[in-house]
Amino acid sequence: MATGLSLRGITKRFGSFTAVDQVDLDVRPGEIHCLLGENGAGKSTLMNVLYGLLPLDGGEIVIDGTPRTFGNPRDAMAAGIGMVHQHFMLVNVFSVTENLMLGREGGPILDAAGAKRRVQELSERYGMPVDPDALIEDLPVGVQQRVEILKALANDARFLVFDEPTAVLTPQEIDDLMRVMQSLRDEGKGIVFITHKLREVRAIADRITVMRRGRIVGHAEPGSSEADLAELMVGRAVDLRVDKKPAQPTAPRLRVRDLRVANPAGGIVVDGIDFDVAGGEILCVAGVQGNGQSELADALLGNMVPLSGTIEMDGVDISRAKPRATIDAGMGFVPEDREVDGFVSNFTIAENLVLNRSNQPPFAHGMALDWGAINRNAEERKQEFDIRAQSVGDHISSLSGGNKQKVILARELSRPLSVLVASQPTRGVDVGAIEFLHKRIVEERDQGTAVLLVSTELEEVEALADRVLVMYRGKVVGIVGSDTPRDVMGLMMAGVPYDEAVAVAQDAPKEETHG
Ligand SMILES: Nc1ncnc2c1ncn2[C@@H]1O[C@H](COP(=O)(O)OP(=O)(O)OP(=O)(O)O)[C@@H](O)[C@H]1O
Repeated sequence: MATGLSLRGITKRFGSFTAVDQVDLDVRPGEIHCLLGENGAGKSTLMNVLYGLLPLDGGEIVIDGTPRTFGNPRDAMAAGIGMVHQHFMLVNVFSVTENLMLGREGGPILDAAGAKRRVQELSERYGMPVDPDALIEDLPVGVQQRVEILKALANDARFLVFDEPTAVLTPQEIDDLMRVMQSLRDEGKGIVFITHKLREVRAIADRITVMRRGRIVGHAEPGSSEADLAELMVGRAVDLRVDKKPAQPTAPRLRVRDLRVANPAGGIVVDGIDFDVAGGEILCVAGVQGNGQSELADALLGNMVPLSGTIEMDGVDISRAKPRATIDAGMGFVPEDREVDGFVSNFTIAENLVLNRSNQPPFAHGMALDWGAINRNAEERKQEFDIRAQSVGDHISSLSGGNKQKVILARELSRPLSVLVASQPTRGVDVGAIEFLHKRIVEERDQGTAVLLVSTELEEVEALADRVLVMYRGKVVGIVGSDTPRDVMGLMMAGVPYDEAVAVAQDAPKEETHG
């Protein structure tokens, strides 16, 4: 009897739209099977069918030669399938152990001591250190993800689906996760790994399957180059590096002086920061996540009120302005967490595309909305940004993750701006869309906008930055050129000042780092 998981002829429709069209996919025990594909290709839908989250319209799921039907995730878990979601399904105010007790497919575990031992045993076995008594809300994202993995393992999952698990992780956390995935594979688990980061695919894949528009379009050899993988994904050659001329900076358009911001618990998270961003330049804020970058962006928009210091946009003090006022004054804003701050999920795509201008002509005249203008704008943006949607009248919640991100960028880049503040602008978007979005951000710069870009992706920083501001524990470690070597940048991200970092890097043996 064949062991393993087979998806045969899986079809999934939403209304008249076929999101997954007769897909065959095998997952063998002891392999990492990478599933690639452009935004909206149907990867998550296929996996949601496998995990019992969506009913299938055709085809079958076969485990160890036996066809199975899953009405819900509990059925899938009972059959040995686990899924690690990008937005974790954990209860924040519960401890690690309590979350594991809740997550049992056979009903809750009632023996707390036994559950705690199980956490310790699994976390040791797979090299995933976790404090069983810690509350989820106190844990960094990477550790919360470990808890999700432990939950699946506690259910004796034999097949594990990781749907874009690295999108929200720091480079160090990504390295840790890769090691965990490899040890799970070596223990005989079958893994499906969805990612848009081709370097990760090259590092870890045993097999690679590529989807496009709901179908499997091919398989690639594990050693394939990033360029070949990109071409197979989007169906054309992709420029993995944006071609950009040197910046022509004008006068500063964003001026920040001695800015201090506290988090809700009162801790100082931005600690006396000074910088300028000129019109016509891209200043990238680099740093390990959690060093004050998010709060800096929120304070610039007006989402957080600074304790002290000033923020000026085109000479006007906006330090205490509300978001609506900074947006109206010409700030474009791409939030770090699109699901929380990026859009209104029960609004349509068309409505979300004008959220920042819904009270202004041509979209509103007085109190009346002009639906003709709103819909025309939506059709144009859909075309221009290649937003894969059936209709601009659909709720934005029906879009795939990468297409939601494209809606936000399309909205923010479609009006004259003084300043663009963009956090992780290409999170979750495919390589083809990254090529386009990077070009658009550079065009925005070349039109004279001051661009502040927060990114934890060193490759993105290298591709886009004219200057790089490195943040560590709420302070500026230094502002350096974008040609600064990666190892020097890495040391600065750990708080080492530039001169010292250069001296240390010169003495250290060279090593490849994850971007
Ligand atoms: N609940 C839904 N209702 C209508 N359409 C949907 C629904 N869920 C997904 N779709 C559509 O199905 C298609 C496939 O989406 P899916 O999320 O599977 O793509 P994906 O390959 O995972 O993309 P990404 O890389 O952007 O995450 C998309 O066109 C999406 O708009």
